[in-house]
Amino acid sequence: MRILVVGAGGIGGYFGGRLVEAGRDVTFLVRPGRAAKMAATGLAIRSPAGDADLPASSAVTAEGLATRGPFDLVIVTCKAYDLAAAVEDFAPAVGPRTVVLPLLNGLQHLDALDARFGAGAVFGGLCLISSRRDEHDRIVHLSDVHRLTFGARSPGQADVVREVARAFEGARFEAVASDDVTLAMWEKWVFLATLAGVTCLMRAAVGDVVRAGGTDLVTTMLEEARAIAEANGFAPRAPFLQMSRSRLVDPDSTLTASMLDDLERGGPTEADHILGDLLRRGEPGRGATPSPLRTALLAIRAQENRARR
Ligand SMILES: NC(=O)C1=CN([C@@H]2O[C@H](COP(=O)(O)OP(=O)(O)OC[C@H]3O[C@@H](n4cnc5c(N)ncnc54)[C@H](OP(=O)(O)O)[C@@H]3O)[C@@H](O)[C@H]2O)C=CC1
Ligand SMILES: CC(C)(CO)C(=O)C(=O)O
Repeated sequence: MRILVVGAGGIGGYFGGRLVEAGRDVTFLVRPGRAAKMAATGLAIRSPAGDADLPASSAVTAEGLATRGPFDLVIVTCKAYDLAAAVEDFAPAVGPRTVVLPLLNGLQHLDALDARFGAGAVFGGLCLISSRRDEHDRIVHLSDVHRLTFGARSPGQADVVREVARAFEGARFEAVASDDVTLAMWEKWVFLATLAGVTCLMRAAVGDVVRAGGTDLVTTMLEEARAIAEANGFAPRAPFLQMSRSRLVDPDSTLTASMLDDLERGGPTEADHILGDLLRRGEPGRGATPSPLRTALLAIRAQENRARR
């Protein structure tokens, strides 16, 4: 299976690198700056699951992709705010039998991918991991969780799910083929919207907020996000909610959302994709009230405006 990984940042570098390590046929689509660095230093992963130093593996820029023909699987790992440009860049790699597997947080990207490639070509996907690119361009995996969940969004995709599962077999991450990937994506979204909302609004880890007396803020945001998911027909399952609650109100937790890193760097964030889109899917009129999630969205937008200014 010829695999194209779009982006070699926190998650693309990690999961793509693990596939290279397992001997799969992987090409990275990267932008020129990253291409030069990868050519010079290869791809390094630092992880509690085991480090990897991969040689200058096959990386191409958009220009070089045109002659490569269609790939079997395209794993999309850019940020939501880069998606439109990335789609144009990787479109030449998508042929009539190509499967596109996005791992972005949220759900809005599915609309853009469906519109461009047809819903039949687009899988559902998400990942549970904390990985970042450090100042030496190494991929640093920050916990022992590295789960990639994927699955069919329509019955016609079931056979291909098995092929993709075989391609992931033996790679050093937990690959989960989900029977209800859209629900799994909603659940992750509910968790992440709460985590991003709380940690970006308070500019602190969840444990810091809880120890400051903010448990009610966390649980109110979680309930707001949960209710929107339920109103859209994707009520999170009880074990998932239990796990989310216990992680989000843990006074010792140093967990923050990757969105807080973006905010603190003064760069763009995925706030509109994660919080704005969720709120738009809430009950009509609800977005007009200053709910906790909306307050967080406004705080992040204001900081983005300030950084741009
Ligand atoms: N990091 C994490 O722990 C997790 C992240 N996620 C989600 O995964 C997605 C990606 O996040 P993350 O990996 O952290 O982001 P990063 O910023 O670390 O990586 C994104 C990569 O995409 C690249 N990229 C952007 N546009 C293009 C393009 N046109 N062609 C090729 N490459 C491109 C960027 O390139 P360049 O280097 O040139 O900027 C960058 O290397 C987000 O939706 C995030 O919410 C989900 C779970 C956990
Ligand atoms: C919640 C977490 C850390 C898990 O993967 C994440 O997706 C993010 O911070 O972007």
